[in-house]
Amino acid sequence: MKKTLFDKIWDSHIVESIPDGPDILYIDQHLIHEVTSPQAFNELKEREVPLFRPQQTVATADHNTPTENQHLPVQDLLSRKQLKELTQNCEENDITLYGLGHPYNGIVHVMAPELGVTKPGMTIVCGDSHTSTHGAFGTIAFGIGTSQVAQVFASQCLLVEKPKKLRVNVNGKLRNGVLPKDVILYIISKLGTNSGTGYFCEYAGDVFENMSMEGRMTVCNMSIEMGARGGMIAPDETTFDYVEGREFAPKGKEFEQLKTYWRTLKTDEDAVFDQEYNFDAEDIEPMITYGTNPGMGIKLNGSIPVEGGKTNAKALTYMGFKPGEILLDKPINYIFIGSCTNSRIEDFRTAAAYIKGKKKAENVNALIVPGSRQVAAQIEQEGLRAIFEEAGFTLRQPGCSACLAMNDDKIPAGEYCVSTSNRNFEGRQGQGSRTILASPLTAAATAVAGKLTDYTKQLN
Ligand SMILES: CC(C)[C@H](C(=O)O)[C@@H](O)C(=O)O
Ligand code: SF4
Repeated sequence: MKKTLFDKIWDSHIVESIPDGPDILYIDQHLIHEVTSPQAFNELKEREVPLFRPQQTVATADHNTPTENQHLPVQDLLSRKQLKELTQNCEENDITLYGLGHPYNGIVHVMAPELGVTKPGMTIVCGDSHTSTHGAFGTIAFGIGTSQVAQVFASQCLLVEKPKKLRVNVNGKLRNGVLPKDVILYIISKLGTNSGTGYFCEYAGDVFENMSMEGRMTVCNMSIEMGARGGMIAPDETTFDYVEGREFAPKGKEFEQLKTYWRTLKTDEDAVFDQEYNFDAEDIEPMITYGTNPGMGIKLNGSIPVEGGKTNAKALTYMGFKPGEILLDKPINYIFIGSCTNSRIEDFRTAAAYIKGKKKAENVNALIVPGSRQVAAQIEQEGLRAIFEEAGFTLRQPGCSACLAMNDDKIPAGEYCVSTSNRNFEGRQGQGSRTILASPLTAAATAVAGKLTDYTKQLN
C-alpha cells in the first residue's frame, strides 16, 4: 500500500498495535521543561518507578526564566523554586539539563533542533503543545499531557491513537516581503482553528520545498493553532545540510547512511490523505491577526470582517476594534520579536536588515528576545546587536519571555503588541494585553513607524 511520510515514520515506531485500539509507539526523543515535568517526576517517585531511558530525554529551562541578569539568582520566588526542582529532578534521574546560563540553554523548540537533537524520521514528544515545531525535520513530533510525560519517562513509549492524515499544499512563488509566518497565518485564517482536529498535517509543495529550516519550523510550530496534533515537512537536502555538523548529529559514515534512509522519508505518489487543501502562493500577503485566536487573521492592509458571529464580537470588544475596520496606521506601542515561532537567527537577520539605519518610533517599546543562547551568540557575532541597539530596540537574554508572560516580560493592559509569537488569546501576553500576531518583518516595520504600516511598498 502507498504510504504517506507520516505513515512511514509512525509504522516504523509501533511496538505493539491493539486491534481497533491505540498503538504503543516508541519515542526516540523526549524533551522536557520546568512547567510540565514536575508532576510527572512526582508520579514516578510515588509509584517507585525508575526512568527507563534517561539518555533519551533532554531538559531545558525556558518558560519562567528571566531575560535579564541570567547570571544572578532568579528573583521571582516561584520561578526560582520551579527551576531548582527541575535541576534536582534531572540530577536524581540522570537527565541532561541545559539550564539557565548554559551555552545550550534556550526555548525547547529552538535549542533541540539547533543542537542536532532533532533529526528526520524520529518520534519526539514534549509536554508542550508547540512540539509540532520539530516536524519541520520530517519527524513525528507532538505535545503530550503531564500524565503522558510520566508514561514516556517510565516506558519510553506512548499509548496513542493514530491520527488521521491531512495535507496542505501551497504551490507557486511567494511575493516579495511575504514570510513563512505569513504563510501559516494565511493557512489558519482560511481553514480555521479546528480544521486540524484529529489530524496530523503534512505541508507540501514548492513553497515549503523552497523554505529554509527556520521557515519550516515557523510553519510547523503553528500546526497546533489549527487544531492539528502536529505538522511535518518531508526532509530534503535543506534538512540534511542543516543537521550536518551540529553538536549531537551523527557524523561521518553514520550520517551518510542515515541520509540514505532519510531520503526514503517522503509521501509516496498516490498515497491517500483523509483531507487535503490547496493554496496558491501568489494569493498570500503579509498577515496580521485582529482577534483572540490565531485563525482571526487578515491581510496587513485588509479590513476586519463584518460578519463573524458571537466569538468575533467578543474578540473585537476585547481588542478594541470594530467590524470592517482597517488596521493599517493603527498606533502600536509594543512589539515583540521572539518565541519558539520566530526567534531563530534568520528571524533576527530579517528584522535587522529592515531596521538597519532606521530608528524605532518614540512611542514604541521594542523587545527582541533570542530563542537560545546560541542564537544570542550569533546575533552578537553577526553584528546585529549594534543594529538593534542603535535603532533603540531592547535586546534581552533567551527564553519564552513575552510570548506567555509567565515571567517578568509582560505587555500592559489595554496596550497593543505586534508579536511574532503564536497565540493571541485574551491575556496571553499579560492581563488585558492585546496581541496582534505577525511576522518579524511586520513587527520591525511597526516599531519603526510607530503604527501598523505596509512595508511592502518600501521593498524593491
Ligand atoms: C506551558 C506549556 C504547557 C504551554 C504549551 O503547552 O504550549 C506553553 O508553552 C504555551 O505556549 O502555552
Ligand atoms: S515560546 Fe511561547 S509558545 Fe513557545 S514554548 Fe514558550 S511559551 Fe510556548
